Amino acid sequence: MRYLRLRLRSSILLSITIFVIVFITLHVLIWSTNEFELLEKTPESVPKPPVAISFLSALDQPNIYDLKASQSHTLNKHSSYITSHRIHELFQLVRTTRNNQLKSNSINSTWNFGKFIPKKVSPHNNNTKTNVDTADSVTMKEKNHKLQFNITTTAKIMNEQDKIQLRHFIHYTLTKWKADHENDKYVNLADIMHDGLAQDEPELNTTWFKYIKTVTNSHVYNPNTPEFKHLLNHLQNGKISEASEMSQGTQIKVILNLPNGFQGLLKPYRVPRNYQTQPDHFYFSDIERHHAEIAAFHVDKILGFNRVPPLIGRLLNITSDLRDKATEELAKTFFISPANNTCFRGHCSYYCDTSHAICGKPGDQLEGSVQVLLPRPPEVDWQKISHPYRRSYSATRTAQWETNENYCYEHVMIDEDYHNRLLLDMMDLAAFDFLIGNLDRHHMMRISAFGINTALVHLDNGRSFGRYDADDLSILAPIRQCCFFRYSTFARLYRVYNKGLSKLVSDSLNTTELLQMILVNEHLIAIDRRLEILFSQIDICIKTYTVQGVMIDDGID
Ligand SMILES: Nc1ncnc2c1ncn2[C@@H]1O[C@H](COP(=O)(O)OP(=O)(O)OP(=O)(O)O)[C@@H](O)[C@H]1O
Ligand SMILES: [Mn+2]
Repeated sequence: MRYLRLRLRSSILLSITIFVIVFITLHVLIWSTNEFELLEKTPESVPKPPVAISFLSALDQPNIYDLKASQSHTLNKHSSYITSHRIHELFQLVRTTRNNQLKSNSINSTWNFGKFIPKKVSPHNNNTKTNVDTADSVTMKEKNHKLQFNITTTAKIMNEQDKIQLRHFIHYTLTKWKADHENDKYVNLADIMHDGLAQDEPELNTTWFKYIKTVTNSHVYNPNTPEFKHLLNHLQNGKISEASEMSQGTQIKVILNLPNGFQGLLKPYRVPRNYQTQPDHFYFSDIERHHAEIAAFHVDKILGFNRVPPLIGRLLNITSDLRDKATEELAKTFFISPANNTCFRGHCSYYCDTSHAICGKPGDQLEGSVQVLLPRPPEVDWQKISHPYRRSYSATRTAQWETNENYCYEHVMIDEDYHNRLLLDMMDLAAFDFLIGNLDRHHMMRISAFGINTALVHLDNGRSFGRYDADDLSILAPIRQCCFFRYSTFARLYRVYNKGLSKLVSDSLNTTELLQMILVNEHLIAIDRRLEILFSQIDICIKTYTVQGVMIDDGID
């Protein structure tokens, strides 16, 4: 009996022990999984990128319903690259030194700039690296015969002392440029074209004439004028009388003839808003995005550059707006797809085949960006400048600037073409391109009919906003290697930073853009993040060369 009681007691004890062990194990297990989940949810953890859409499946997305293709993932807050305290401090530093620029007497009188002008080896002529754009189709191949600089000899003789002198020389030369040009009057396009226009339209008070009166050597529109609003309204609602293909460029673009002499450049919908550049696709085979053109216009406007020709998103009817109005050449490329949609493929070197056709979906509806087409040659001359920091456009070659940190000294600062506003215009463009993630800036365009004191026109942003989960620091190479920046641009960036860049951009899109959700949230987060990175790059330059050594007031606002 006693034995039995003992066995009973010990088995109860054993079951209690087993129960306790099982309970503890289970508890530990559950607790640790919770911990994992908690960890995943903490803001500090590495954010998971939203589900990206592959190129091929992107083509299958119904176009105007593509917003639904965007899953509502939100990237967690990133860790900061520069503190906001430091950005405010930088602004104070920059502001207090604005009127205290480097004096030209910092240049050593025995130092000779001429020794750095390399021997120019040109097999053809004495053309500069710039050329006047013609209406010919331009391919990815270098069209102009860019002069070859014999940089190996230059690189050998450019020592640290020379670099310091060269920096002083740039300050001197831009200060002189400012003095020579600060009283320049703004020139507008209507005045330049006046005689030609008067022949065609004796009555010059047309809406087109009024708009091109607002296109000046400093900007391509004035956002505070009724002409700007009229222009957007025209692009949005103007009845299309003809649709023809634009021969320039490598991807499909359709010129739309609109009322009152306006022409619009249509880039049609191709991929959903959250389609990301495929990891194995180079920038030069990336497809153009109409929403990137639209978003880039808004970012440029918010930054106060006003250098992107105005454009809007428009919902077209592929049959009545395009096929019925198409020129014979374009009309030939229309067909009805197996799904009974109207499609066309156009003629161009990238994505103009039946498997990449542009289709009305659903029904006849097609989204696109429509940009005002500014007057071109032969009416108005443009200058197409090969970008010194252009990429190689090759899967196997790298560009010189990618491997030579002295590239700016050896190729840009010694080049007389950059001893004017172009140098800082190029820095503005690098800042803009970095924010919008544009790797495709192979050329810089400006209206040469305005003369030398003319801003770049920020054309062709269709390959921007390709990634939101990564920032390509190489776009900042001109700023990183040259370490020059325009005072007025810095001040505007700071103002925008204080108000919140993404907020300003999304407000601007929401108030003037009919197409919805042009930038998905992830892209908005990315532009704020990039603005901080841009400030941190400027901060590094300032720490290396001082505020006066980096910031230049060339008189351009
Ligand atoms: N809004 C505009 N006003 C005047 N000219 C324009 C405009 N947009 C484009 N162009 C002209 O058409 C050319 C081609 O346009 P764009 O660069 O947008 O096309 P693309 O297919 O991206 O070209 P590329 O493949 O060469 O980069 C420009 O270089 C410019 O000469
Ligand atoms: Mn392009």
